Amino acid sequence: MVLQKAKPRRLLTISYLLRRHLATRSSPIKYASFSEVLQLNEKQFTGVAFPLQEMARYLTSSVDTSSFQIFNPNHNEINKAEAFFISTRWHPIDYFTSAVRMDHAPQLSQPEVCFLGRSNVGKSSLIKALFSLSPDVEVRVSKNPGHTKKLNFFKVGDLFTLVDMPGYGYRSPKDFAEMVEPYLNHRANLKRTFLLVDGLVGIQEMDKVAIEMLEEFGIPYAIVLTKIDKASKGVMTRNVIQIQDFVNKKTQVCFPQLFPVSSLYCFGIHLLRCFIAHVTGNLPLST
Ligand SMILES: Nc1nc2c(ncn2[C@@H]2O[C@H](COP(=O)(O)OP(=O)(O)OP(=O)(O)O)[C@@H](O)[C@H]2O)c(=O)[nH]1
Ligand SMILES: [Mg+2]
Repeated sequence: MVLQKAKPRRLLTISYLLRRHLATRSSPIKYASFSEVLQLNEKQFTGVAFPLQEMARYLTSSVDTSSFQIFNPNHNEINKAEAFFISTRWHPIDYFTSAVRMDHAPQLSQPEVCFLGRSNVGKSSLIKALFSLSPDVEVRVSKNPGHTKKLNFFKVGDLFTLVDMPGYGYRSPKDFAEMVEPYLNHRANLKRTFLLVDGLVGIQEMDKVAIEMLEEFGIPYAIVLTKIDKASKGVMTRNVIQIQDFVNKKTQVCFPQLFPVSSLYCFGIHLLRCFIAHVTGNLPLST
């Protein structure tokens, strides 16, 4: 019997099913779920769930840590927020579309948050970690800077949208400014911008340019410190003190509390899910 050649459409379906299968099979990140974090002892729990509070233990009393717990949800609120990041038939989470110009951006009325930062700082990885309880959602990350070339929209049911952006700096798309600035300035449903800063090196000159722009246009933003698993305690605390000081003295529209994260180990991810649910108006807090 002669086997018939598979039709291209069928091949596409097979490759799609295979990718889906592999995505579901890949082991979820340890501590992706808050219930796993709750099993840890107190010190480990604080390190994973509230990394900034854990760092406060290593700071001398001369450092002002008053802004470290401004956003301090309880366990119940963290659990509620987590449920929003789990894709179901009734609450599907998925990549929606991409845009290379503001006028190509989808008309969505639901609240939106976006992720901005230098190329390779970990924007796409952070979105992947936020969606780690929904492994079918495909978020592309790469060790090569300049990987994300478009504004990528991910819909979280009809509750809110996360927008992954190209990075600035090394190998950023040449039309970066024309793509990103109009989006930040004119997106009516944009509720918060997350500015990602590399936890190993702290705020760089290019980050200062981005901060100046956000400040000048009065776009509310919060600073996320990435890759904290890679930095030693000494480097981390130095960078935290430096950035916290910079935020207190030089910024007006920056949220005063930093969000340190590791997307590989899910440190700080539960708190960030909760903050996103809150700023998009989906989670009123008790305090
Ligand atoms: N150790 C560690 N590596 C990370 C973390 N987050 C991202 N990375 C790595 O950093 C590299 C860049 O990650 P991406 O998420 O693609 O970075 P990006 O900011 O989206 O980069 P562009 O799209 O090029 O702007 C990848 O090799 C990631 O595995 C983290 O929390 N810890
Ligand atoms: Mg990217």
